[in-house]
Formats: sequence, C-alpha cells, structure tokens
Amino acid sequence: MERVVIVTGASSGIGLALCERLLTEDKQVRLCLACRNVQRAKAARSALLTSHTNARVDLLHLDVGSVESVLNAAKVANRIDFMYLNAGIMPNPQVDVGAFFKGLFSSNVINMFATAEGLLTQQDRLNSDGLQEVFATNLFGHFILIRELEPLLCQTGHTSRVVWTSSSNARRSAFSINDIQHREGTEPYSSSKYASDMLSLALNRNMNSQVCLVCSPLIFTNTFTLTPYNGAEALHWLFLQKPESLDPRAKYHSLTSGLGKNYTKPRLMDIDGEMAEVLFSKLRELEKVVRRNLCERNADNEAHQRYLSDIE
Ligand SMILES: NC(=O)C1=CN([C@@H]2O[C@H](COP(=O)(O)OP(=O)(O)OC[C@H]3O[C@@H](n4cnc5c(N)ncnc54)[C@H](OP(=O)(O)O)[C@@H]3O)[C@@H](O)[C@H]2O)C=CC1
Ligand SMILES: CC(C)CCC[C@@H](C)[C@H]1CC[C@H]2C3=C(CC[C@]12C)[C@@]1(C)CCC(=O)C[C@@H]1CC3
Repeated sequence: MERVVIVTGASSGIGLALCERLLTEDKQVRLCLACRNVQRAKAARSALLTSHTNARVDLLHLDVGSVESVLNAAKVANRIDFMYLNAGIMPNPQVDVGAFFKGLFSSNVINMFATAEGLLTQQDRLNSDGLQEVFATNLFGHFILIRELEPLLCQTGHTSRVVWTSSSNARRSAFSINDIQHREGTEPYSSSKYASDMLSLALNRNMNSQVCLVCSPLIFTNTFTLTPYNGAEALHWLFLQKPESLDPRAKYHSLTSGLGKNYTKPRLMDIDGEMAEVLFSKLRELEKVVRRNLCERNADNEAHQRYLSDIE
C-alpha cells in the first residue's frame, strides 16, 4: 500500500539521508520533500531519482520559519502517513574553547562530546513574523504545521505518525517557561530542542494519542564518524515500528557503536508534564497573535495594492 511521507528540511543532511533510506526500504513510499530552497530541493529530488528511478518524489515549498509559508504549504496536503519534522537551524555557533579544553581533562568528557553541554552559544535574531528565528524554525513553524494539519493527521481509521528530530543538545537548564522564545539567553538551539521534547509530550496528550504519535529521536554518536546516514537511524527505525510499540515519554536515540554499527535506543525523557502543558497553552496563545497579525498584514497589503491600482 502506498505510504505518503512528508519530510521537512529534506534538501540536505539527515533529512535527505532519511529519504534515501526510506526509498531503499519501501518501494511503495511516496515522498514529499518540504523545503524552503526550491533549487536545493530540485537537486535533492534529482539525486534521489538517480538511485531510485521509478520513485515518486514530490516537492513542496515550505519555509518553516515563516507562518505564512507554513499555512500555504498545509493547504496542499491531502494524505499523510508519516510526517518528519526535521528542518532545523543552529545559526552562528560559537564554541567556548576554554570550556572545551577544561572538559577534555574532566570526568565529563564523554558527555561533553555527546551533548556539547556548556560548549556552544548561538546568535539569534528576529524573523519577519517578529519571532526569534531559532524558536520559529525549530519549534513554532512545525507547531503551526501540526495544528493546521490536525484534521488530516487525526482522521478516524487512519494512523498518521509525526516524528520530530530533537538533539542531545536539548537541555532543561537552557529553557525557561517565562522566555519560551529564548530572547534573553545565548543557547536558543538547546532551548528550542528541549521545548520540542516537551511539546511532543503535550501533543500526545492533547491530540488523539492513538492516532498522532510524536517521538523525538536524538542524534548522538560515540565516535567521530557521524554521517547523515547514521543520524537518520532512529528516524528510519521509527518508520518500521508498530505505533502501539512506541512510548510517547521516550526519546529515540540514533547511536553508533565503536565498530560503526548503527542502532536505536529509547530513553525516558526528563520532562515536567505540567510545564509541558503550560508550554502548549503559551504556544496556542502565540498562534492566535501571529495569525491575527498575519491577517492584518495581508489586509494592509491588499489595501495598498488597491490604492496603487487606483492611482495608476
Ligand atoms: N547534525 C547533527 O549533528 C545533528 C542535527 N540535529 C538536527 O537534525 C536536523 C537536521 O539537521 P542536519 O541534517 O544536521 O542539518 P542540515 O543543515 O544539513 O539540514 C537542515 C535542513 O533543514 C532545512 N531548513 C533550515 N531552515 C529551514 C526553514 N526555515 N524551512 C525549511 N527548511 C529549513 C535546510 O534547508 P536549506 O537547504 O534551505 O538550508 C536543510 O535541508 C535538525 O533539526 C538538527 O537540529 C540533531 C542532532 C545532531
Ligand atoms: C574547540 C574545538 C577544538 C573542538 C570543538 C568540538 C565541538 C565543535 C563539537 C564537540 C561536540 C559536538 C556536538 C555538536 C556540535 C559540534 C560539537 C560541539 C552538536 C551540538 C551539533 C548539533 C546537535 O544537535 C548536537 C551535537 C552534539 C555534539
């Protein structure tokens, strides 16, 4: 049976590697590459078709960092079996070299290489919706996409699965419920990934959890040979699992052994359920504000267009 799989951020890295693996795994897969850069998306499609000549690969223009783009893209979808929320950014990362060398000679060294805890800061900025860019791309745009597609994802009698790419860098201490966009801090990436872990829990509670399952695979390597193929391990593994065998409180880790063998390991997440609910309601409030602003902006643009055509 044909299975429709949407992958955000499919033009490179882990998203593209996942697409390649899915086409190799299942000839019935119909892929939809949801990408912001049309040129890169076309190149990714050509690369996939070179190795899978008869594959069905569609392109969907989607910039998850723009609410308008998300709303437009969501209109096009008519069936979803899997939706991989994979697009993500870490702009201008700065490595704290001092902390790196201190960590190198401490008992925390393995954890440091696995999670980059205390090593990385990023420079964030505002996007055209007036939101912090990292929050908007890694979390909010995908949240709006789920909200918009909820009727399609939660149809009775049809099981859709949503899989969100998280990170070992997701850290509770980087996130504040009073600053969900991370306007004040210097670790927006870590904050956005922890927020997506929390949100996956809240979404499973607030949407029909039997139908919509949100997992957060974590990409982690204990060797230096991390490749997008390795990184896509848990994403690929989740494609093969029965929904009832998955735990919404777990995060599914892509791991690579010292011998280079890839495997997936679930680990229970350390998440405060009440805080996850507060985050969910804050995101819904923000959704209302952003949608209202967008309507006003569009109305202003239309009025401006009318004015221009009147004076011509
Ligand atoms: N690499 C790693 O070690 C790890 C990565 N991750 C996560 O895995 C995911 C994939 O990362 P990775 O493959 O490494 O990184 P890449 O930079 O290779 O890929 C990121 C993808 O996301 C897309 N993207 C970025 N911003 C947007 C946007 N606004 N709208 C639509 N698409 C967008 C990019 O598209 P474009 O070509 O247009 O830029 C690109 O296709 C991310 O969520 C990342 O946080 C998690 C743990 C570790
Ligand atoms: C100072 C330099 C000589 C060496 C710096 C090493 C670091 C660049 C890397 C060590 C752990 C890495 C890591 C990531 C980025 C690169 C490191 C900080 C990630 C944060 C990338 C994105 C993720 O989602 C998780 C990764 C964890 C490990």
